[in-house]
Amino acid sequence: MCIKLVIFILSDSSEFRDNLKLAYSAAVSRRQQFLIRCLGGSTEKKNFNFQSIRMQSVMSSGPSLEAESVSILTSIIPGLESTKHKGQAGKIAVVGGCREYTGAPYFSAISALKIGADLSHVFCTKDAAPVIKSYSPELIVHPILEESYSIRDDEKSSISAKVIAEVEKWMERFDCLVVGPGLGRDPFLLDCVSHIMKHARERNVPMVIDGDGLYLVTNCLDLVSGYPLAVLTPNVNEYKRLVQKVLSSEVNDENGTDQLLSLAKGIGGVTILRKGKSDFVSDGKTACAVSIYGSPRRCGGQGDILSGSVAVFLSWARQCAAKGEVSMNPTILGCVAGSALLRYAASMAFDKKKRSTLTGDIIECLGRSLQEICPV
Ligand SMILES: NC(=O)C1=CN([C@@H]2O[C@H](COP(=O)(O)OP(=O)(O)OC[C@H]3O[C@@H](n4cnc5c(N)ncnc54)[C@H](O)[C@@H]3O)[C@@H](O)[C@H]2O)[C@@H](O)CC1
Ligand SMILES: Nc1ncnc2c1ncn2[C@@H]1O[C@H](COP(=O)(O)OP(=O)(O)OP(=O)(O)O)[C@@H](O)[C@H]1O
Ligand SMILES: [Mg+2]
Repeated sequence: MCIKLVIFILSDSSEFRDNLKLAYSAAVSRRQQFLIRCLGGSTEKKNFNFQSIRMQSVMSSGPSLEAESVSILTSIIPGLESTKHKGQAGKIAVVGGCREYTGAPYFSAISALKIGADLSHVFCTKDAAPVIKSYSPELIVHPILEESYSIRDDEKSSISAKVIAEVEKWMERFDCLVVGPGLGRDPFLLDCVSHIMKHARERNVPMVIDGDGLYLVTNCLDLVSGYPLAVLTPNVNEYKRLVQKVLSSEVNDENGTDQLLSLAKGIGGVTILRKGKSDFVSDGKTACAVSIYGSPRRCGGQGDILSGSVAVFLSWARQCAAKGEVSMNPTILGCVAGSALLRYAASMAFDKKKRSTLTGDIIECLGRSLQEICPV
C-alpha cells in the first residue's frame, strides 16, 4: 500500500496526470484521482480543504487521515474466503422507520448489505414495515415498534415490554446497531428505543446513532455517555443541538477541532463524526478529518448511507482489532472508512447523473467504488 501511495503522490503533476489518462482505463484513473484527493493533492475536479491541514497539525497522536483513509479502508475490509460462513462479514440492525420516514432506514440497511455485510435487519413501526419490505426482499424487517397514535394508554407498558423482549431476542446476534434513521419523534416510541439502547449497551453491542436517535440522545445523554462503542453522526443541525446541550455554547468553527474534542470528551469518550463539507471525527482523545471531494448534490439520505457504512466498517475494524491487526480505535477507523467510501461513491454517482443524482444512485455506486478502491 505504501508503494501505491508514493506513486500517487508523484501523480499529482499535470504532466503525469495527462500520461495517466492515456495509459489507464477510466476506472483506474478514477481510483488514482481518489487517492490524490486523499493525499490532499489537487485534481482537476477540486477541492483541497485547508481546514483539514490545520486539523492534522493540532492532532497530538492522530494519524494524517487525509493520506490514510484509503489504506484504512483496504486494511479493514475482510477477504472473501470460501471458508467463511454467513454472518461472519457482519450482521447489522437498523432501529428506525415510522409512518413518515421509510426511506432513511432502507438506505441505511441496504447500504450495509451492498458494502458487504451478510445480514441486515430493520426494526421499525408496523406501518412502515410493509413499505420497507416492498423496497427490498434482502432486508429482514421486524414490524415491532409502535407510535402513541396507534395504541391506548393502558396498553403502553405491556406493549413496551413486548417490543423490548422481541429486540432483546436478536440483540446478541448483531455486530452493530444503527439507531435513528427515520425513527420519528413519538415519545412512546423513543422511550421503547431508549430501553433497546440500554440493552445493547449492557451487551457491548456498538451503536451508530443518527437522525432522530440523536434527538433522543441529546435529550438523554446518559444513554451513551461513557460508552466507547457509541458513534454519533450529527449533521449541521444535530451537531448544533449537541453542542448547546453538552457544552452550553454555540458552534465555533474558528476553533472547531477543540470544540469537537471537548464535545466527545464531554460525552465520556464517545466517537463523533461531524458531517459537512469535510467530515470531522473525534473520540475525545484524537481528531481527524476526511475531506475527499464527494458530490455537490445535497439530496436527503446521504447521511443514512453513511450510518449503514460506518456500522459495517466499525464491525470489521473491531474484528481486525481483536486479531491485533490494527491499533487505532475501531470506532474512528469505521467513521473514516465510511466517510471516505460515501464520498467516493457520491462523486462517482455525480459524474454519471449530475443534477439528477439521488441517494439511490449513490447506493448503486457503492459496489463499484469498493471494487476500485479494494479490488477482489
Ligand atoms: N427519505 C427519508 O425517509 C429520509 C428521512 N430522513 C429522516 O428525517 C428525520 C429528520 O432528519 P433531518 O435531517 O431532516 O433533521 P434535521 O433536524 O437535521 O433537519 C431539520 C431541518 O433542518 C434543515 N437542514 C438539514 N440540513 C441542513 C443544513 N446542512 N443546513 C441548514 N439546514 C439544514 C432541514 O431541511 C430540515 O428542515 C430523521 O429521522 C432522518 O433520518 C433523512 O435521513 C432524509 C431521508
Ligand atoms: N457541504 C458539503 N460538501 C461535501 N460533502 C458534504 C457536505 N455536506 C455534507 N456532505 C457529505 O454528505 C454526507 C451526509 O451529510 P449530511 O449533512 O447531508 O447528513 P444528513 O443531513 O444527516 O443526511 P440525511 O439526509 O441522510 O439525514 C456527509 O458524510 C458528508 O460527507
Ligand atoms: Mg440525517
